[in-house]
Amino acid sequence: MYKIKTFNQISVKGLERFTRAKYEVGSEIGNPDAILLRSHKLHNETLDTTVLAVARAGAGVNNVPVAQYSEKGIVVFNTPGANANAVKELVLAGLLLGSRGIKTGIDHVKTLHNVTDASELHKTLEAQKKQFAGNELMGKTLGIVGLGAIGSLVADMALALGMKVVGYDPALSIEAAWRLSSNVQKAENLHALLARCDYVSLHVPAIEATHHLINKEALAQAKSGMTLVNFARESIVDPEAIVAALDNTKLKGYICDFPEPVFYGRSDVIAMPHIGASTAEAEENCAIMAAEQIIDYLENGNIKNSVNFPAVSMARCDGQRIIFSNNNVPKVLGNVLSVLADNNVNVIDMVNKSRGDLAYNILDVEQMENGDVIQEIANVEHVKTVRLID
Ligand SMILES: NC(=O)C1=CN([C@@H]2O[C@H](COP(=O)(O)OP(=O)(O)OC[C@H]3O[C@@H](n4cnc5c(N)ncnc54)[C@H](O)[C@@H]3O)[C@@H](O)[C@H]2O)C=CC1
Ligand SMILES: O=C(O)C(=O)COP(=O)(O)O
Repeated sequence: MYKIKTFNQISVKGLERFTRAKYEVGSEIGNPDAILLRSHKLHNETLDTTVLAVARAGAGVNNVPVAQYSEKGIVVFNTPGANANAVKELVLAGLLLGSRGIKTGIDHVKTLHNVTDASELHKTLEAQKKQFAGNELMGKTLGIVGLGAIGSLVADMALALGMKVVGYDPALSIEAAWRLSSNVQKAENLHALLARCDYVSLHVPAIEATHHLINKEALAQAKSGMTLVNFARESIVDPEAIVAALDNTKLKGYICDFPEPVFYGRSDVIAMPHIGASTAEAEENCAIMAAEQIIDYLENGNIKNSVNFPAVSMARCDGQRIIFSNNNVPKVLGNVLSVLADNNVNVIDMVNKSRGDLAYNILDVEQMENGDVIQEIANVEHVKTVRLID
């Protein structure tokens, strides 16, 4: 029986992937084999030594201490692209909220609740509506910072709306580059992008390199009257710099998924409660993908969509499967194979891959007689984790 501990509300569609015959799943489970979560922060959680894998049902893994888990050989998964459409659609709402008097207009209508005569209400609103006029998105320039799963969808959407699109992504993967429309113009750097865009939407991960990417210096380069949209993370912007840029009208508005106390009471900030991925569809997609990745890892040792381990998968043979992870240094695989040879264990198939400081191996072997072989592999220098899967 495998045990899965959950944090946050995980879609039932994903939880259903764990069959009752093989899995116990719940938020109160002790000594879990894997953790399944959304945005819950794991940095202050004491992790049971039994944990083999952590799956983030979502994109951002800044709530998981990935480096610390890598040291322990814990595989961390995310679900790339599974909630990208949900975020893209909310970015569209963000762009519209930033360009039209939607929020102020709706708020104004609410203030007229004591006008009970319909024709008087209509007359009043017709006279006042000029206060809520805006601009169209068509023909304006949208800058997209980060052109991954979400950024590329936002680019397609903006092009379909008749916007010009400029992108910046110094770490663009080849796969993401293939996905990207050739109509997206490339900015040489962030400042060049900010200088020419009417709207800028942020779609980068929260990592050290992107901390306060949008700061005082960056905003000083921005085109006057720019609207900034942030459905990425709070740490990407310096909130004080945002407030200063709004005050001196460099920024026209800031539309985001991450409220901060300094934004309270400002009509030029529209802040939502981190709901970019909160759609039934995205929650299902993420939960199903995360659950399937955990299952394939626990039952077969296969790794797909990990943020710290290489992608490794091998079809099952008859016999037993040994999986082990190790520091990516010479001789470890050779020493493990010697352990097997010394114990007369025949290897049927194997795969070995590395990523950064970590290496990961799947070995399919004929049925073993000696139950101590796994412990002997665990004792090999630089081996981090080892597991036998029947
Ligand atoms: N508001 C919400 O509910 C949600 C927020 N997010 C946030 O959006 C982020 C992006 O998500 P995805 O597009 O799915 O991830 P992704 O990994 O597909 O794309 C991120 C892109 O950012 C690029 N990038 C990295 N550093 C950069 C830098 N310094 N400058 C410019 N580009 C850089 C990467 O090369 C990559 O192409 C997530 O990490 C998460 O923080 C994601 C989903 C939901
Ligand atoms: O996928 C992401 O990075 C998100 O920010 C979504 O967070 P959530 O799963 O809605 O708590």
